[in-house]
Amino acid sequence: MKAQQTSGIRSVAIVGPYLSGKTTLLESLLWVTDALTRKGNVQDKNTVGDSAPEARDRQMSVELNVASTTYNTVRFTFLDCPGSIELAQESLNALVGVDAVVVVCEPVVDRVLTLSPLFKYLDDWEIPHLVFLNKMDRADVDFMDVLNALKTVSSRPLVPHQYPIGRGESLIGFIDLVTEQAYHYHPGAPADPIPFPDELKEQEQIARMEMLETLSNFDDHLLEELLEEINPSEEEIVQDLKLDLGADLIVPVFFGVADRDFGVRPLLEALLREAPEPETTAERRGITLSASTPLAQVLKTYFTPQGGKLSLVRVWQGAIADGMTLNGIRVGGIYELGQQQTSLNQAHSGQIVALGRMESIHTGDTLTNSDQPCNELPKAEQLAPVFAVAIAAEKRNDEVKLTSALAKLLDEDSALRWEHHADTHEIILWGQGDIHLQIALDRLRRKFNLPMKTSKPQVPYKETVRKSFLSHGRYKHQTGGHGQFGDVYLDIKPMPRGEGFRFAETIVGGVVPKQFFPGVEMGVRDYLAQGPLGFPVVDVSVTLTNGSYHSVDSSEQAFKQAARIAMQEGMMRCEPVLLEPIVRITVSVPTDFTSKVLRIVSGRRGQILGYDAKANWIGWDEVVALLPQAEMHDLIVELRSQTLGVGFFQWEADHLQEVPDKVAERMLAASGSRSGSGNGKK
Ligand SMILES: Nc1nc2c(ncn2[C@@H]2O[C@H](COP(=O)(O)OP(=O)(O)OP(=O)(O)O)[C@@H](O)[C@H]2O)c(=O)[nH]1
Repeated sequence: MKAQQTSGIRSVAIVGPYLSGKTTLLESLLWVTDALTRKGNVQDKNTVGDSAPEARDRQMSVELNVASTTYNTVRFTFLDCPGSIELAQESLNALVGVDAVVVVCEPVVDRVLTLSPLFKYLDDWEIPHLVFLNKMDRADVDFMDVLNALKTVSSRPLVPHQYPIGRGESLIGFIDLVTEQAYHYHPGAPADPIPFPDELKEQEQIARMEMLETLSNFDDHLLEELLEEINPSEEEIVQDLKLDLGADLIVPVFFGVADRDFGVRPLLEALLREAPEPETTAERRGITLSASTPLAQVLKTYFTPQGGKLSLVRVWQGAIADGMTLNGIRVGGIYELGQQQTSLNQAHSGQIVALGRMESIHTGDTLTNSDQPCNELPKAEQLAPVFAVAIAAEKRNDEVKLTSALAKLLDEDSALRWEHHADTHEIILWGQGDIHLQIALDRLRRKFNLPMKTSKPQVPYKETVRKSFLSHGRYKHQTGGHGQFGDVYLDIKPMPRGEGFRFAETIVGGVVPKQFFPGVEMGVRDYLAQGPLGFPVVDVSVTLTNGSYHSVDSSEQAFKQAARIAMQEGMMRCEPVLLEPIVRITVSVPTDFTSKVLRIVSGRRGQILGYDAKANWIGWDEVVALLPQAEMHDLIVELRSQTLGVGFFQWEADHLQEVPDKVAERMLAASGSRSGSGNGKK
């Protein structure tokens, strides 16, 4: 590894669809800049990225990986983001803190749609980004066809920066569209300049013109030159590319074969010359660089295997020194993460570094040492959880450790949520999909020594009654000394949906003395916690209308028992029915998939409320529907499998609704044991 002087900083995120080659590209970027003595690859599990055991096991990135290298006196920090759609939150959190983004994708026309949500996010945040079409060795496609397909999913114009020489296995090099110099790739070495291949002149000219015309939309001088058929200078084109990329007006397109280092140096060269400097990025975010007050934002939180907390931050303004107090917490170490973890005394604006021991600080937080309250920097959008499992510690003794371990787990991964369900008493872990939750559970096991059992979460069914009934319950017990006596008439009545429970009494003449009313209500409430079908009872009113007592033997306890007996007898006569929670879902998909979504939702007993174009999403629809929660468990799995992985939904609890008789019969038959334990069967 060479020690090099640096005169500048750039932070670049590498993002893109699952397995498009991001970690391989990072390895190659490090390799060609001499930051590695030996190049690793994903199959051999020895890349700089994906070093976590959860990543090595799966041969996929499971969290943000950081690596730094120096190229031509500029210190580059690369953030390699996981590509799995279930881990998208990691990318969203990181993207808000970089100067530029390399979108790595495969040159497959049919799959460009998978980039649509990513481009949308980058454009909403106006984050400068360029495209690297990787695995060009695999695809026997026309470069311009891929480019045209990409245009359909980007609101910013795509600009070819290179033109390929050859295709697929026969790709041998490229033409730089700025200089019109042709190059021949060499494995493990920089590409060589070669004479221009005349047979490509026409296609190259079309691609170059496309680049120049797009740039001229933002530069009148260039437009004039083009109209007068003057060939613009290299400096002018590079200047425009830099200005327009920095302002997120254009998306330059590069290509290559990352695992053979093809096209990686030109990409680096472009990042060096055309990616915005940290000052430009900060200004565009409205941050005053002249101010010396330190200002930083947390992009990611890690817990080391030893349990230490590291907060990866982008320093936006001023300098952070070790030992400084930020947000009331003392910085316990500053580190450059990557191939090695290097301790630093200070970090300056533009750098991405990890701060130690920022215990109560979370991903997305804005940090400062100012006494004045500072404006929070905007945080990345939080994805709504869409998939859940119920978890329980394998070893009972571990239950006490679980809450604090879950807090750390959620600190590391802001897309996770957990809850202790009040009805089912299960601990539910929510996330973005099965793989996401499996990774989280692996971490619980490995980092916190907490092996967990999992199951499908129970649906929090409720029950109610269809009919009214006046029920009588008498409790009489003689055990030597004092006896027990209580006697009640309870009028059980259905109430409208959502009314819950109401207890009343209409006792006249003191036939049940006042002091026993609480006992009656307690008996009723106790019973309703688990009705005849085995679930909590709601939307009923119970009125104590009559009864009798014994001056010596009656007690609150005896009336409680009498009320339970009356409820047990009465509820069965009131036609109990199951109620299921209904959620309101909003599904978002590209319009091509709308009809599929309608089918999926209907097939899951959903009721479509309507669909329309999704606001501010060109070419996307939004379907709104009511869906039984029981049908939501694996909805995201089916939705993704039917929509190239891009469909997503949000949901909220809406109301309870009677389960259709046929479904209820099936359900109760399947869970016979549960209903068997209900009050009705006792
Ligand atoms: N043929 C070919 N294969 C490649 C190329 N680049 C990467 N690969 C292979 O593609 C697979 C995925 O590569 P990764 O680098 O792990 O992809 P990734 O995008 O980091 O994966 P995730 O972060 O999990 O989404 C590996 O088997 C690589 O060896 C390439 O240019 N050509």
